[in-house]
Amino acid sequence: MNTARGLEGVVAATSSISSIIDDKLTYVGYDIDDLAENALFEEVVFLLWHRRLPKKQELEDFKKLLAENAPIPKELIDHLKSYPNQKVHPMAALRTAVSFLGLFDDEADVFTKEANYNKAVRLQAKIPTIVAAFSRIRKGLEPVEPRKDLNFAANFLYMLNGEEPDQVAVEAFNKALVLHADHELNASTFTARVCVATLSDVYSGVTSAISALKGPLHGGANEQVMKMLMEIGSVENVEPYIRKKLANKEKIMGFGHRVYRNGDPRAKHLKKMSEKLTKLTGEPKWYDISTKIESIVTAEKNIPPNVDFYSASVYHSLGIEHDLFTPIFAISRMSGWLAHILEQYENNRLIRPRAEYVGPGKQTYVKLEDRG
Ligand SMILES: CC(=O)SCCNC(=O)CCNC(=O)[C@H](O)C(C)(C)COP(=O)(O)OP(=O)(O)OC[C@H]1O[C@@H](n2cnc3c(N)ncnc32)[C@H](O)[C@@H]1OP(=O)(O)O
Ligand SMILES: O=C([O-])CC(=O)C(=O)O
Repeated sequence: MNTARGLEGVVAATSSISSIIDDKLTYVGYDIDDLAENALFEEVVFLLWHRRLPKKQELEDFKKLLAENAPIPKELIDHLKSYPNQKVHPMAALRTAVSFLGLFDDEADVFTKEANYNKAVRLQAKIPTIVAAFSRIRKGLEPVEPRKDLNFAANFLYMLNGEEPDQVAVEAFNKALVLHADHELNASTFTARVCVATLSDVYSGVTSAISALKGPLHGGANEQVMKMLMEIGSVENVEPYIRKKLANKEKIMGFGHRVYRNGDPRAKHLKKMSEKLTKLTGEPKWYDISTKIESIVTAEKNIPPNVDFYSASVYHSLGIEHDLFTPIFAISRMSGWLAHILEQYENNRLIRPRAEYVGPGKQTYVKLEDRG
């Protein structure tokens, strides 16, 4: 049997959503660099779900559809209030809340194309409301109702802080959402596809995906990057801290990638944003510490930063709590998960690989009373 550890290099599906070829990332054929510079997140969600860019009126209608679907049921708010909030990680809260939300969807187990699309709209629209509500509830504050006149990025920041964000913050957050929206068969997307390929429902698919994103080798890395930056604390401390980690063969969070070997094309955008935002907030040290880490890790190991590395100092500069970094990734990646779930349903076959057995050979069963 051929085994590829961690399924490295294995092509496990065909997809027309996003591609990584020669270290270039495209969504439906559009270069990520063009989308990052120009597109609204809602436009990218439409692109991923419809495989074409929306026309002007279509985008307006789609933005309206998402905004109208943003409120969450009162039962879910009460449910979030019932968590022992100070102890619960927001990704665990999100995983539970999204699953809980499915209980209130009359179409949860309706499998028509239309019902599945409607669920996708509801999930994409409501995920920022859930993350923001949880963040406020755990601080003893009431959730802020979503507004219909704000775009997706602005609405999330508004619901989080209770005040309208400035244009710089909205543009930066929108760009971060665009950059994280989809990434071919990454671990969480693959998880979603495996789940729904059993013909399980959309809510089950995204709940599984959130669970996979949570781990620090995947989406959970962005929170760990910020933890590392805080531990380092100053540019002078970078050298001893990183060299010690490398000497101990520890991984540096936010570096390395299974597919990109010569660099993640998303990282340069986040690096630029990090430089700008850390200066604007009067805390350039987070950018300076980050670039110093990058210079050591690339010189010593030739491993470049991934999407999670500079996103940490970007989100920190936007005043976002560090344990919300991965839920924010989930808000964006929800669009990709849903695109892949809908694509999987379109041309479904159960996903069931094989394992090469490496355990003991034939054994003789010994009755319990004779085992000593
Ligand atoms: C959105 C995302 O999911 S992006 C990835 C986010 N995850 C992280 O940032 C966590 C840190 N990075 C990693 O753990 C890895 O690079 C992964 C999980 C992303 C990719 O892993 P793999 O493709 O399995 O690479 P693997 O772990 O085999 O690494 C290959 C070699 O590079 C080294 N390496 C890889 N990443 C790192 C790192 N971040 N720091 C130090 N060394 C590293 C490994 O130790 C290994 O070295 P060796 O051959 O001497 O044993
Ligand atoms: O593709 C991967 O393995 C991880 C990643 O960068 C992402 O999910 O954005």
